[in-house]
Amino acid sequence: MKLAVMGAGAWGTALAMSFSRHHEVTLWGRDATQIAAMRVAGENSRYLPGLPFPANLQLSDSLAEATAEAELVLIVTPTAGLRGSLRALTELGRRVPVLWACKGLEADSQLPAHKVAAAELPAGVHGGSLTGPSFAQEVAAGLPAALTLAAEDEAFAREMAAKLHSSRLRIYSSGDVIGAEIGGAVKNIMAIATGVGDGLKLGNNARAALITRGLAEITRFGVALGAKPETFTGLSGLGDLILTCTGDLSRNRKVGLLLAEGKPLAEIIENLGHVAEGVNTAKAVLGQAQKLGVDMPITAAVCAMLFEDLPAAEAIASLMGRETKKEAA
Ligand SMILES: NC(=O)C1=CN([C@@H]2O[C@H](COP(=O)(O)OP(=O)(O)OC[C@H]3O[C@@H](n4cnc5c(N)ncnc54)[C@H](O)[C@@H]3O)[C@@H](O)[C@H]2O)C=CC1
Ligand SMILES: O=C(CO)COP(=O)(O)O
Repeated sequence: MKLAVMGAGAWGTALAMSFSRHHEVTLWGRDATQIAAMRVAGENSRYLPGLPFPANLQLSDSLAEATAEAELVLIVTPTAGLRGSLRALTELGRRVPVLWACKGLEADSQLPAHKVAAAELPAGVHGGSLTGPSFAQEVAAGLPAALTLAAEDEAFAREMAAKLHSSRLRIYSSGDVIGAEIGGAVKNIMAIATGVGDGLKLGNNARAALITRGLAEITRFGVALGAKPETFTGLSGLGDLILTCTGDLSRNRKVGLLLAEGKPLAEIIENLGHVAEGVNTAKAVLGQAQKLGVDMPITAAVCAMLFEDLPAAEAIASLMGRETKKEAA
């Protein structure tokens, strides 16, 4: 299959490298200087240093050229770039299926990705979400991973998963796109919280408690939006939650670790060099949860640290000081 990947950050580059083992892939980036540097270096030195490109991976800074013959387009920008990327494809007259791999809620609209896509994709063009536990560095290095490809049209999800599946990048299909997207978006908030707990040296017990109560919080929110509860125990839910909360490659976890050191958010973001989707998504999720009447104490504590300068230790104390209740989702 001919694939175009939009977004030459860590994850777009890793997916392009992995899929180029079995497909003809062109990786498009908006920054012509960066694309030229990647051509010379034979790797993405800024986002994935030391991981050489497969010989057949094509690079382009022209979206028209990259997508001209594509049978499938993968949008791998941050969530903030999803709507603009879909519009750019429509302006070029592309009517091929689109998958997106961003994990967040759109900041202004508070919408999950498939709702943004539903508003922007021309009628009849299929779309779906590619999500699940997958650090870019490991996928680019050819290590095994398993992902979920979710779409409202489950037959489309099955067809695309079968085409993209390989032994190193195993792809499972799902018809629960809202569940898959909420798992992928909200785990980033929980990774910030877990980073804070670990930064404050609260111990392994506290980490397990945060992950478990985080899963309950994600599930409550997702089910209120129409997701199936069982989706949250799958790759896009528990799988990605465990990875991001415990893996030191996570940028969201890193934000939490630095908040625990008392670093200001603006400084953390400036020095991170990558997107940390949990920051924008925390605000959007809390806004949605309040509208839906869903209790999200961990998300609220993360928002208070991020946007109201609540010191990390006080945010954790506010979580620990809550009344006891029946343990249920
Ligand atoms: N890095 C990872 O391990 C994984 C990341 N993701 C998700 O993939 C998305 C992208 O993440 P990364 O590639 O890691 O971020 P990154 O920070 O490494 O790179 C982002 C890239 O997107 C480009 N970009 C930003 N806005 C754009 C726009 N409007 N149009 C075109 N390009 C744009 C930037 O120039 C940069 O090249 C995020 O939503 C993230 O949550 C999902 C799974 C794994
Ligand atoms: O989504 C990811 C792994 O599945 C990457 O997490 P971070 O964005 O926190 O690095």
